[in-house]
Amino acid sequence: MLEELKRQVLEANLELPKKNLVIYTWGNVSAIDREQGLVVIKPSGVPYEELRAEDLPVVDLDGNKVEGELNPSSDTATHLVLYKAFPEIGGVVHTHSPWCTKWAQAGRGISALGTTHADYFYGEIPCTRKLTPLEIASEYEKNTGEVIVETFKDLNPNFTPGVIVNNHGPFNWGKNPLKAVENAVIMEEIAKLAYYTQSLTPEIEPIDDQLLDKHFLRKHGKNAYYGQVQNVKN
Ligand SMILES: O=C(CO)[C@@H](O)[C@H](O)COP(=O)(O)O
Repeated sequence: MLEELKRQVLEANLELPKKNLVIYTWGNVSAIDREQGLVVIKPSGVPYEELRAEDLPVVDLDGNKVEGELNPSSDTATHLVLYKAFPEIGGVVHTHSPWCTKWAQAGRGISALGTTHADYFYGEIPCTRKLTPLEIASEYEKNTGEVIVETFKDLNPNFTPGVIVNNHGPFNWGKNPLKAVENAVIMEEIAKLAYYTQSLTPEIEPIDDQLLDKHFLRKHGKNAYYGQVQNVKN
């Protein structure tokens, strides 16, 4: 079942240690088949070097396992909330990458301070509110997804393909699992740049809206023109 999607999910998961976003088993990537309403996701607690495409669990959008021996990622419920709320995404990634996790532990979003940020994220990368004790005690992973969706009530997830989850770490998404990982790699670099920029100039202001528009909109959306336009992806 879903052999090609499993191959893509394996490849995307293996990118995480290669790009220094994870150590040990600290992260997971999934992808969705929208027609069938099925999600392929990394199994929980399995080291990356032991992953095999044929072992990847398949779950439905209610979280029921429909194929595979191994337990799906402990973050599965968060991924499922995101697939249901953001209909255009095809892949989700969660890591504890060190620069984004610093912002998460500080409970801070990442302002758009320069064109490196603006090339990929249309404005601030938001940080969620903290979960309440009740939200942590009951359906924690589902509530993590819900608080992300709440944070995006006035934001376009295709133009801001990632979030900092307060006290926790980053989640990213994209049109497919490799694109989601690419967004995670870029967000990690942006988190590092922003940390040093704000250390140099603590009162720094975000870049002008005009510069933000110029850099983001030439690469994304219906009027994109950067590079070989047909290859530009959100
Ligand atoms: O946040 C956590 C654990 O606190 C997870 O993101 C793990 O880092 C990965 O969990 P599995 O996907 O292996 O269940």
